[in-house]
Amino acid sequence: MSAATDYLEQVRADIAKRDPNQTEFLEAIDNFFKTIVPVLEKHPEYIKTNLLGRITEPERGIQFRVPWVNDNGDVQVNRGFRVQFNGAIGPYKGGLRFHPTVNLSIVKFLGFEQVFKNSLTGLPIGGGKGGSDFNPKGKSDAEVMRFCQSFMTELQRHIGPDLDVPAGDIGVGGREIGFLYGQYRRLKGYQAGVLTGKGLSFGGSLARTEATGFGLLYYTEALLAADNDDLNGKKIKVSGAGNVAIYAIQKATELGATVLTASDSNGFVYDPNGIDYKVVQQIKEVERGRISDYAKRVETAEYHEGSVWDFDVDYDIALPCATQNEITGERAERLAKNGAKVVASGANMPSTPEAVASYKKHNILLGPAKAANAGGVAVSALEMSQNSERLGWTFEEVDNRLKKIMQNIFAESKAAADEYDLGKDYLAGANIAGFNKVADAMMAQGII
Ligand SMILES: NC(=O)C1=CN([C@@H]2O[C@H](COP(=O)(O)OP(=O)(O)OC[C@H]3O[C@@H](n4cnc5c(N)ncnc54)[C@H](O)[C@@H]3O)[C@@H](O)[C@H]2O)C=CC1
Ligand SMILES: O=C(O)CCC(=O)C(=O)O
Repeated sequence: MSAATDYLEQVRADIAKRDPNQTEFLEAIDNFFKTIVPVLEKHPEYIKTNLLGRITEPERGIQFRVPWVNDNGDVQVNRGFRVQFNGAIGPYKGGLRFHPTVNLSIVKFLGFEQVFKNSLTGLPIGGGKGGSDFNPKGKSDAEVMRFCQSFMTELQRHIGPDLDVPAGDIGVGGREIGFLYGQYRRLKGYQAGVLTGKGLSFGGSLARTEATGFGLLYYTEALLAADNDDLNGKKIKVSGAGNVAIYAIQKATELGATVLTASDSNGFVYDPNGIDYKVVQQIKEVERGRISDYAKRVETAEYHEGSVWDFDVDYDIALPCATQNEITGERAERLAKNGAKVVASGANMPSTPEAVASYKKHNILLGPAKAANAGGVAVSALEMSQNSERLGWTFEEVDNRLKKIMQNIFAESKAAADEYDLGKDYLAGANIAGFNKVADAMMAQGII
């Protein structure tokens, strides 16, 4: 045991003592701590100043009541959250998730990951995350609007273009951001830079909708290129059928791969000829329907209930784009048997610790979420830049910048892995590269 491992164990024990029930948050901490031991060995000053004790405690957290009235006139109450995790390198930045499972543990795990992801983008943004246990599924537009208006009535006190800039995540897309922005503007006046993912007619950026999915494929391309390989002819399993999945399917197909699957929380579709992202987009984004409808429209597709990761088919690359912990240890073993060689994470923390161990055992390359899915928040930061200069860039301009940012994230993660002799452990590389910048900023700013 080194001083570094002793220290990390102590910090971990203190966190678990304070918040024993925050299982997702503790999982994110464990994934992170496993990889930064060599950095602490090189920088004893981080131990001396209890940097890890500080970096794992959010700077601020807000929990609030969100009352609203449904279409039947019944009064509903949901819980709202915003965790401002770390502002050392810029205003807090990160999405809002509306899903019945949202609680403080989930918001904290997402906020913690966001700190290092945002640092990796190379842009001046701190990390935050928020959301509510409100479920937009099955609600009318009017109900979603009333909920968003009530949510923003409280949140507006805590956000601002130089303070904290929320965006979308699961259950929060263009419709929700529009309602949230409208209520903010009503209460505080025009401030385009207070939210990102806005509509194009009121300050949104071209390519933000596509950014996380496109960025995931640019990252995957860079990871394959390091092994003299590319996406052409590859077979890919995608999970999810939302914002990230749809544009991941589009870009993967454009780059010559065949995407075999897409899924939602009920089941998945399999099409050996390749999933058509436009059909998924129509069903999920326009009609707000179920992925099972895909098989009713595309003859070559089959619909199956259950998880896409429990379905056996030969493929090369897994792109989990649904939610946390969707790939368990058992599913990772199955993924290895099916011949997959790469897992690039569109979703946040989609692999359990057992799954990550299984990838290592089978020499499967892992593109970790904080690197592979950073394209969304990167383009959000570009949206903030455009809002500040009151200009809008072309799609090509934003897309080119996104591609460079993703290539750079891979290069920096690889360089950090090389520096510490970690081989192709790009999870450790991303954690270290993301951590370095936040650590430098915190050390320079005193005990904060
Ligand atoms: N939207 C963004 O810009 C970014 C999103 N992410 C992450 O990507 C993932 C997907 O987010 P979005 O596509 O934005 O959300 P979305 O709401 O557009 O789509 C989510 C998809 O995942 C499925 N899903 C949700 N919970 C599930 C569950 N328990 N089991 C199986 N499927 C489930 C839904 O049916 C839907 O198809 C999340 O982990 C999110 O945190 C990461 C970076 C940026
Ligand atoms: O665009 C953003 O600010 C946030 C995106 C996000 O929530 C994420 O990266 O997980």
